[in-house]
Amino acid sequence: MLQPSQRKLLQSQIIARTRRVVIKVGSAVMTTAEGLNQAAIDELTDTMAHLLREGREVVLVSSGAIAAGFKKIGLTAKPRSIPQKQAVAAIGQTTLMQKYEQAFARHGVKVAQILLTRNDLANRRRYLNARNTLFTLLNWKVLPVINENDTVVVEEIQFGDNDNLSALISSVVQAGLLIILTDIDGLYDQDPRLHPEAKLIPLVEKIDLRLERAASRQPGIIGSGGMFSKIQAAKKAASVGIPTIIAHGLKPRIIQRLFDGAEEGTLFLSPAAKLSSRQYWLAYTTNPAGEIVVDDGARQVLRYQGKSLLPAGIIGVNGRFSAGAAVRLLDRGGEVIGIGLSNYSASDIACIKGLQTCNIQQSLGYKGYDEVVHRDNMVIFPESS
Ligand SMILES: Nc1ncnc2c1ncn2[C@@H]1O[C@H](COP(=O)(O)OP(=O)(O)O)[C@@H](O)[C@H]1O
Ligand SMILES: N[C@@H](CCC(=O)OP(=O)(O)O)C(=O)O
Repeated sequence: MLQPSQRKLLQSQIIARTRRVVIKVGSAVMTTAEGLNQAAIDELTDTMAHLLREGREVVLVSSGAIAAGFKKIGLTAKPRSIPQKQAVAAIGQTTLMQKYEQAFARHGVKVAQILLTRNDLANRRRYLNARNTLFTLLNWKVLPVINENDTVVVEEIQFGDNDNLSALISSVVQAGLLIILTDIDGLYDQDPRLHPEAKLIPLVEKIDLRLERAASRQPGIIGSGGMFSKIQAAKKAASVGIPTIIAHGLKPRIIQRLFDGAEEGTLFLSPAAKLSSRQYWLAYTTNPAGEIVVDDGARQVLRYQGKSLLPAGIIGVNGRFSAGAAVRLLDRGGEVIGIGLSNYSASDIACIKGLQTCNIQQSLGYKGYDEVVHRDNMVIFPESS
């Protein structure tokens, strides 16, 4: 097991190979009681411009639209109803971008706004399109500023919080590091609001259940996902080989100091074994439309032998979906073992489940594929610890 004393060296190696960084700034950093936090915006943009001058590329994922919007129209608290939240996000997003545009202009840096919903990235073609746009902007030395498209988003297509969105963006642009800035020093071993004796964890080698339990879902007054969504984001980034630092975004020159080697916040390492970006897309970006339940034998070969899913191993199908849809693969106990793209519709799977491959034709009157989910279109999750 790694000791916290090894952090300095590990961090310096990560920084040395990070040419491209994704920085996520939470509402808790971006806002004060009066509205957007101008001092924080100036400070953060100064240090991001410094990274650009060093030859690095920066992609910014910034919250703050809702907080800016409700304060701008004189509401005293974040609205609760969805239409009101969407309306204030529309009001606040322009202010947010205006502030970034002005702050980066002081350094001669141009910015571009990208607003995304989960659906934009769940479709592989749109995902690749978004990726091309991001790389074009980076080639042009324009700094992308990304936020969830709150104004049109509905629950089913919501990322829900910018932490998870920032992990996905890190995978899309193959960042060397994800930095999540919030209003607290990093991950504590317990929710520090309830346990004043809680201790900061400087280094995390692997996110386990104990850490997930430590991170509360309850955000601060203005935030959305709490520490829990930050841990989920770090876990997702790690699965694709990207380390994450969660740090205090209101500390002076925090970004620059992290790059200079300051041991601030919590560093989450990424294990050597990692998902390809296609597997990441399958695992975290698609919106599964249904479920296929597999028997114990299929569970074993999917999990440990890298095989495709054949009709013979299927014992059930839930939901209505067409061929090509993303589906969850469940074992008979209901545990999600993976996600894959189905070659057959739910109704066809109901007919061919349990059959030998040679009987597909007879059952359906046609035979498209031997496999219901091909290995190349599947990602299997590690067993829960
Ligand atoms: N184990 C924990 N360690 C650190 N912070 C925690 C923990 N559990 C809950 N939190 C809370 O999470 C908050 C940050 O989440 P959130 O309000 O969503 O911020 P942001 O707007 O930056 O996304 C902190 O203010 C802190 O009180
Ligand atoms: N998209 C929203 C922020 C959503 C969100 O994730 O907020 P936070 O948890 O503060 O990063 C906004 O711009 O207000």
